[in-house]
Amino acid sequence: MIEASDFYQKLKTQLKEDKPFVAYRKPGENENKVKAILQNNSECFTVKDLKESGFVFSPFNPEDLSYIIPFENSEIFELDNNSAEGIDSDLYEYLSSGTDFEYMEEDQKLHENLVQKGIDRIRAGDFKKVVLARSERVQVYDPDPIRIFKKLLNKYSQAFVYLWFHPETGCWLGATPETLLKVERNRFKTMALAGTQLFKGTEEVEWDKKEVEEQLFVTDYILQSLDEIKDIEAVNVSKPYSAKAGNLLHIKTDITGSFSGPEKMGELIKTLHPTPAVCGLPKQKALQFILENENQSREFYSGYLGELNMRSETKRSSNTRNQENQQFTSISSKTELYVNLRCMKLKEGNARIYIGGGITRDSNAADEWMETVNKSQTMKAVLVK
Ligand SMILES: C=C(O[C@@H]1C=C(C(=O)O)C=C[C@H]1O)C(=O)O
Repeated sequence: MIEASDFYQKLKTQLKEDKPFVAYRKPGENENKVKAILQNNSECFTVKDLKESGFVFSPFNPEDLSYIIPFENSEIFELDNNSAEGIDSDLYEYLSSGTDFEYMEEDQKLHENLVQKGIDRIRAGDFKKVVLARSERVQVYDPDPIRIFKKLLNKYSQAFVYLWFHPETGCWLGATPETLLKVERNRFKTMALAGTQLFKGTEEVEWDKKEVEEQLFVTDYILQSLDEIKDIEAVNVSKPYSAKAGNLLHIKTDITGSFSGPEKMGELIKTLHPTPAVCGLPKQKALQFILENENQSREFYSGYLGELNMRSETKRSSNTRNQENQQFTSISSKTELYVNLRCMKLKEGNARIYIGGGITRDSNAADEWMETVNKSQTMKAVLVK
């Protein structure tokens, strides 16, 4: 088992040598492990057919290149017992201490105009939903990516927290609440996540019609897409419920099912990404609107990242009497992909934070601005002193 200081030293060396790596922790209590995948050369690997095996980093625009750190070209380290301290208490204080938004007047105007344009196009019948995003440059108090990563780990135990570096993409960090797809053997899991309000101490909250409808669009789209893929079976859908993510609450529906064989997975990923949680409905029209109208390129924000076709070994003990205590190992392939939200790109001592929100016909531009301000706190909370 590796010591924490050696673990982080390895990341530092990798950064200095300009070689690709990723460090991450999965959400949940049983996932108290920080993993690092360090590419052992400087080659640039990209994804061709999603049959590759490695850690992928995919952009929002499905036409753009997806990068991968292949497992076979890497060293993998795991750090145990990372202290996942309680989250959010100081974040909540930070939020209520009142932030000065005045300097963002220009940004606000720009974003509200964009949102209004989206609303107008929805009301004109061009599409039903579009997710519109902006980016914000934040001067960073301490620009060391490894220290920021540690802060994210401490703050957000329920998120997928990562630090990704690649010479072709630069340095990205995030703490995302959203799973794109998990696959193990022939079982898969995904989720519909949308609708946002500030967390004020309880998950027992009311949701207004606009948020409920916006989230339902996502669930319906996912179910319809699954329906269109041959050989997908036994789809289970949970009731929508409130789920906490940092200082926010979202509406979430869990969706699980199975398919005939692993070759379906690539098709499933391509159908799901980008979901209406980050793009809109119908997908192509919303995507086109985003690409033509947003005031920045999203790059990897609202793309996806995670383990693709990772071989995993499960040790099981046999209970048969005459084979007492016998263990056998079954090997399977696992995929675990997350949507790249609540993220930032670090560059020359500055962070660029990306934030967006879903727009429907009942949206209000000023409220949507506030929603992005609230969402930006997830990253800002680890950048301020
Ligand atoms: C687009 C973002 O988040 C997505 C949009 C949400 C919304 O519109 O309410 C909620 C959760 C995410 O699916 C983001 O965080 O930038």
